[in-house]
Amino acid sequence: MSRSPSLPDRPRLDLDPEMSEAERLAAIRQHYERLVSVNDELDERLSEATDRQEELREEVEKLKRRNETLKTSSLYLATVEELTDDGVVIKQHGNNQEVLTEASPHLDSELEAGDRVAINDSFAIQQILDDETDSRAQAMEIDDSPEVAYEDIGGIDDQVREVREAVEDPLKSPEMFEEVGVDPPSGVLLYGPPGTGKTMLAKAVANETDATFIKMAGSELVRKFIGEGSRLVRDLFDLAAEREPAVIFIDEIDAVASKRTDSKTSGDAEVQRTMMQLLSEMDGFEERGEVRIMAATNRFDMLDEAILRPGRFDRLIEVPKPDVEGREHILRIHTREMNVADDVDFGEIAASLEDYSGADIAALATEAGMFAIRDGRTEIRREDFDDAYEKIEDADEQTTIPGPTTYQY
Ligand SMILES: Nc1ncnc2c1ncn2[C@@H]1O[C@H](COP(=O)(O)OP(=O)(O)OP(=O)(O)O)[C@@H](O)[C@H]1O
Repeated sequence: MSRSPSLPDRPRLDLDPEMSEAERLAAIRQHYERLVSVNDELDERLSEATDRQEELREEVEKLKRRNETLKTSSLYLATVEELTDDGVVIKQHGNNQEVLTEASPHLDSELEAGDRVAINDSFAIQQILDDETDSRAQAMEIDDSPEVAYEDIGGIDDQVREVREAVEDPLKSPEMFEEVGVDPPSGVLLYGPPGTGKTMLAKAVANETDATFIKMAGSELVRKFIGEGSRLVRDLFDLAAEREPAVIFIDEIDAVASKRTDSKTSGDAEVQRTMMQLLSEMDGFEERGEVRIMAATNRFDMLDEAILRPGRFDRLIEVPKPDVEGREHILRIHTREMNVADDVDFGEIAASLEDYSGADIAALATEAGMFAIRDGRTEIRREDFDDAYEKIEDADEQTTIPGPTTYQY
């Protein structure tokens, strides 16, 4: 705020007793003229201040009115798609219509593509919603461009091919399916032990198709309050429709889609409601555009068959632990960026890793690197892999950190 200029000095009247009558009169007259001029100056300042006060009052009134309109009129939700020279392209939630619009001047510099915003009746952007406002973001992991590529996944080539056929092809060339006259699978269920690359597969296919990856853990859907779980399911599908093309990935789907138990506790009823909502979203799924749905479970045996019916999760892909060749491939992937001595025989190491999952092999590679660092070396040797193996096996016995997992499913 600028400071106002200092006030004029107060004029002083100096009368010398030596002065003649005429001189005194002249001095008094001069003093009077100075007083008048200071007075004029002060008057002018006062009138300027009054004008400014009036201006500020008008501004306050304007802001108050705007605030009232913001508070009373309903605003609609939209997502910023693109900032162009001609304005801001937004996509409305609900009807998915794209609109070219503008933002209030005070928001202009802050807007970014991907922001959730509130718009008024004439589509003008009124507010940027922060993540707190977006409660959905808290339960979901949203990744506009996941970094996993197919080359990062080892030992499950058949599964990669099947996922590409079932998810990537319908997203990339829907017209092929139309022309041939077959419906692409509605949902793809990946099942198998933990740490075998199910999440990686879903991320890689989203990456390949430039789709937004939206992950929700089934356990997140099991909520305390009635209706919360089914609301989240609705939100999940709405969000995917807003962000299409999108890949929805529900991990641990068994948490909401287990076989019905006989117990009639209210918690079970709530889980049932959440599952029913999931089924109804999947049944009305066709009109949702470029959205594919994938899910994963380690407990295939627990699943309620209702979710496996045609039109729901109708493509089942088993993702097992890797065989010896797969293990070698995964080991090579995870040591790609590491400085490994030339004489390390990955085939031999892989042969000793019976029952290791991809995640176990990733942990082994990192651990081997740590042993080299602890030894003050920058090159990883065979002995580091042996030490890492021993450490993981020991830990597995004591179950302090998860080692290779033997899993029944
Ligand atoms: N087939 C694989 N190829 C390469 N790395 C793998 C593979 N499987 C697992 N990994 C490694 O293990 C990590 C965890 O894998 P991922 O999350 O995909 O497993 P998941 O099958 O989804 O496990 P969960 O059932 O526990 O969710 C990956 O980030 C990767 O480092």
